[in-house]
Amino acid sequence: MTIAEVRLTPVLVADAPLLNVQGVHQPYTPRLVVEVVTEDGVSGLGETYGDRGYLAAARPLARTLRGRPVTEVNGLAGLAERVCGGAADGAGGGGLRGVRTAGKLRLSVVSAFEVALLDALGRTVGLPVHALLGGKVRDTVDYSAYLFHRWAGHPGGGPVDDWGAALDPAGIVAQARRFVRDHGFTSFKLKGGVLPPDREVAAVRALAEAFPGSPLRLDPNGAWSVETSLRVARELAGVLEYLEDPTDTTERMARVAAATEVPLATNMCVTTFAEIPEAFARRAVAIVLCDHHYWGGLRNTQHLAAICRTHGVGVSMHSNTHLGISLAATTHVAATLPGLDHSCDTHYPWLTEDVVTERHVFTGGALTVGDAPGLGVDLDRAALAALHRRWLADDGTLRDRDDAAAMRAADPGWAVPDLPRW
Ligand SMILES: O=C([O-])C(=O)C[C@H](O)[C@@H](O)C(=O)[O-]
Ligand SMILES: [Mg+2]
Repeated sequence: MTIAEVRLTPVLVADAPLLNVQGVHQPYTPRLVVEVVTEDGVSGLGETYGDRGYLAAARPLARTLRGRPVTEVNGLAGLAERVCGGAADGAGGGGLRGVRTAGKLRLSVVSAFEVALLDALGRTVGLPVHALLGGKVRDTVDYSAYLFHRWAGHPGGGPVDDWGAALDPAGIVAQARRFVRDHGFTSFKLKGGVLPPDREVAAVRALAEAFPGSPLRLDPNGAWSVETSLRVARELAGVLEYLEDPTDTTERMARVAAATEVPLATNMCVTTFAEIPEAFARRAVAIVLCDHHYWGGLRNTQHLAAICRTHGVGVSMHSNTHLGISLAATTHVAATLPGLDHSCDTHYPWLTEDVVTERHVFTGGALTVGDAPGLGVDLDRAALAALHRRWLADDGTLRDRDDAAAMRAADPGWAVPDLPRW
């Protein structure tokens, strides 16, 4: 069970022209695949954000792990603190990922190594990752359809898909119907912050009409003022399951939360343990959307869930563009959380490329929690090599996710809007 080798493979993955408050998704998005190989030849897989800062922090950690046992999961964060350096830059993603600290960047790297160690350990002892985390409490994990306003194609060229544009309520409902047809989703999240709030309210109303009784969320990534957030909350009261990051600081979220019955969720103002005390004391959020990358892995996700339970705060899962390795990891940890009352986010259905040999398949909007050893996914080495070649061939333009830069291909004067935008 000794680690003989750690392989880091940065990749660029085709993405769709999805719009958000910052701009538009780049045609290709960076991810980092981590593979830990033991002296017995067992491989474990992990995955995290791939922007340059994560890669720079991952390299020394990978070197340090050689010769250590795969069971040293609890020591990873301390090791990373010693060897990864204290840089917070190169984290990519603009303002979409909440606070940007060196510690959070490090934990995002640690998460990939933690998952890879658990995968290798599970494969060695013949147990699924959820069993290593204490065992599953459900056999399936529900996911929600992640709807976006979008263009038909990337403004500067890039991969083409057959979704077409969705820039009004009818387009969003059509997109949702395709998600239901292809994956069976029964709840829907609309990415907001793109169009003036009234038009996004209209899209949510159209969804409510098309899918009566289905849980609906709206997430403008902090684009609105307190007043706008409260107006939207009034207009969509009784329609929304929750409103996600309507405004952009704990202080403003607390003011909104105090004046509406609509529950507020976040993956922006609570993304680290350090942000919990103030946010929970001020009752700023009712649901924390965990992203196991930000929080430092699957065991920290369980710790977060326990803290949320203690404070009567709900928990669910956030997603950024990710591959099948991270989707497997999310599914394993989600299966172990007793209080998971909301379906998890995933960008996965938008992806046309993956590095695992078999794509995940949603049935009724859910994934089955596998019992195969480890994560239960295998690396498609040819696919990984092809996506890595794309990363090598890039001149550096796409190696950090920058939705505002991608937007400038359509609108040369575009800058990330000052928040609140509306
Ligand atoms: O729930 C969220 O805030 C996200 O998923 C953040 C993402 O970066 C999303 O806005 C996106 O990919 O455009
Ligand atoms: Mg969000």
